Amino acid sequence: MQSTDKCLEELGWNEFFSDQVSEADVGQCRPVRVMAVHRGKIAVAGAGFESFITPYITGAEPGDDHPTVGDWLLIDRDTAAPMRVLRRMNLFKRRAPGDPRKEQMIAANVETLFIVASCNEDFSVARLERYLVLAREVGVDPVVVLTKIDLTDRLEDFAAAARAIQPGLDVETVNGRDAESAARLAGWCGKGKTVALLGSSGVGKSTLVNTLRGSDSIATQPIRAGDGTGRHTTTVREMHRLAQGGWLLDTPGMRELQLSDAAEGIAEVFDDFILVAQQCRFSNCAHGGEPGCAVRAAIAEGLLPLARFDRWQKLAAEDGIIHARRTKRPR
Ligand SMILES: Nc1nc2c(ncn2[C@@H]2O[C@H](COP(=O)(O)OP(=O)(O)OP(=O)(O)O)[C@@H](O)[C@H]2O)c(=O)[nH]1
Ligand SMILES: [Zn+2]
Repeated sequence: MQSTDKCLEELGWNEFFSDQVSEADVGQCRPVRVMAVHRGKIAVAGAGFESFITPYITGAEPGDDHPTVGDWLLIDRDTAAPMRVLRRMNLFKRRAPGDPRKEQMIAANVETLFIVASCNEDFSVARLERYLVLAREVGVDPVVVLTKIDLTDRLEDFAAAARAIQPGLDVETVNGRDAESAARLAGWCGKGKTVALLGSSGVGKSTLVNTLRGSDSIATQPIRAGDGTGRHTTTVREMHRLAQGGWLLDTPGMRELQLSDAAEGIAEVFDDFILVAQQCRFSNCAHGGEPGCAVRAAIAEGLLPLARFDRWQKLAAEDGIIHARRTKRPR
């Protein structure tokens, strides 16, 4: 199928999706994007088409994909019944609360992940690294967005700490309440582009969303005095239209995202350590004081930072524990 339909392109349609649609499909189905998920219903939009439809695909097996926010879906032209979820560019998911073996889908087909952190006592390199691992694992381009620059006189320190995490990492600094300042992010928010936000409570995600949308439709709450954190103010699960023509996915589930099976993401974000570890005498070196450990040697020589080593080990251990828990069979 040709990917020239303007209306679809504005919704994020591109060759990755059009390549999956045959001429026969086009005769019977229309592609639509899942704009919102409600209980038992999804809101979809296509070329000159908007509707609330059932999310259930007739004849789907239990293990089959079912639609989540951001998905592209083929629906029957006549009945609007969902026929098939198109293969995703990427998918955010999390372990289901209460059952670590089950997964819940959060959002699909995101081009850019804004990893939001504020320039105050809440700023944490460990947390940024964790979100970065997640971005690498999911396969979405990360941009670190540092907010509240109007409240600090140490902006360069915060920015330098973020940039030091990975060479080439995009780091932008904004006052989320100011449209001119937030315009730095416009490049990622253009027509048909989909972005998502990740960041802890109170860092200014909703504020940023409102500014980028050019409206004030998500309620923001004043920060709690004293502890530098805010309360959750976002409750809907949907795509928001941005003033620049892009789409923003801001769902509550994104906030509880945790690492799972993230070995590859960890290896990417900590590739400086992975590279040196290849020189360790033992291929399964745990870098805990074994003879011939290149990682320990590099730390001792001041070539690798000990604090970053500790964060790497902690993330790897956590991922290992989660992985073990997930793969353990129920008795
Ligand atoms: N001065 C200043 N205040 C900001 C900035 N960004 C956000 N705030 C304020 O910080 C508080 C928290 O912002 P929110 O946008 O609600 O934070 P959030 O990340 O969406 O929080 P949750 O919904 O709890 O996840 C609000 O009072 C905002 O007005 C900024 O860049 N500068
Ligand atoms: Zn070692």
